[in-house]
Amino acid sequence: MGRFDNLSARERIMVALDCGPDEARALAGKLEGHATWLKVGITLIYDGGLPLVSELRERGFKVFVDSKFHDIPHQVRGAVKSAAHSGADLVTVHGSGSEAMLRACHEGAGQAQDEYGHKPYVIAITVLTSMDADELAKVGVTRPIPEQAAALAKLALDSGLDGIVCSPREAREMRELLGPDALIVTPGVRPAGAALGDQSRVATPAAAIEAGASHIVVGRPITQADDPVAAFESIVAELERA
Ligand SMILES: O=C(O)c1cc(=O)[nH]c(=O)n1[C@@H]1O[C@H](COP(=O)(O)O)[C@@H](O)[C@H]1O
Repeated sequence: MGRFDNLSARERIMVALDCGPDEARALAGKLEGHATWLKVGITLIYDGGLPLVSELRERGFKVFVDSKFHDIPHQVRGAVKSAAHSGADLVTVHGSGSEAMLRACHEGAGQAQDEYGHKPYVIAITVLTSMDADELAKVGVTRPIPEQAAALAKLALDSGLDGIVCSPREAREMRELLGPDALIVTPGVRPAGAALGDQSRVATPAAAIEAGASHIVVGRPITQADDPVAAFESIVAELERA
């Protein structure tokens, strides 16, 4: 039995608030009482959205700070600690940034626990869900995407991280590789018939969870819907039916 096996459907959905702070607050207001996790990413953070991290936590949400750190070990160690101080429950780092960098992120989370009594999950991005094999080759990685994702996932867990971000298409292999307790977070999730936008390696919410994801990230299909709560609830219903 893995540590995320008993989550309810609504605890598995992370809603990406990729917008400005006013819109993010309005969406959070609508999703209160429905969603568990909200994701604060770089569009929101660099538009004055950092205070929302503690604000959303105070309103009872769990906050995924999608920081996507990728820097020298000294910097990321401090950055993870700082994000924890801001109230992040989960932060991301690029898995390709080296073993030393991943270990430093793990250390930063430990230091946050010691100093602030709050330790966020730290998870590593493997291969962005917007990328296909051609895009990956252009940045010098010619092995197949599943192999690259598996190598980075193993490095992340061996460096002390809590889990990974990958496409739902790789989730089954990742679950087999990483075992029952790893956080496996899959963006690139689209309800049947929804627009793909810039996503490339996608699956439906139910298929992602069935393949082994512990959580799914959904942005535009919820946030740009005429009725975001109805869109959220229809994904909950889809997961509960599966
Ligand atoms: O780290 C992420 O959350 C992430 C990793 C990845 O490989 N692909 C990816 O789309 N994301 C994030 O997941 C969200 C997807 O949003 P939508 O495509 O609107 O559902 C965005 O906030 C992305 O930043």
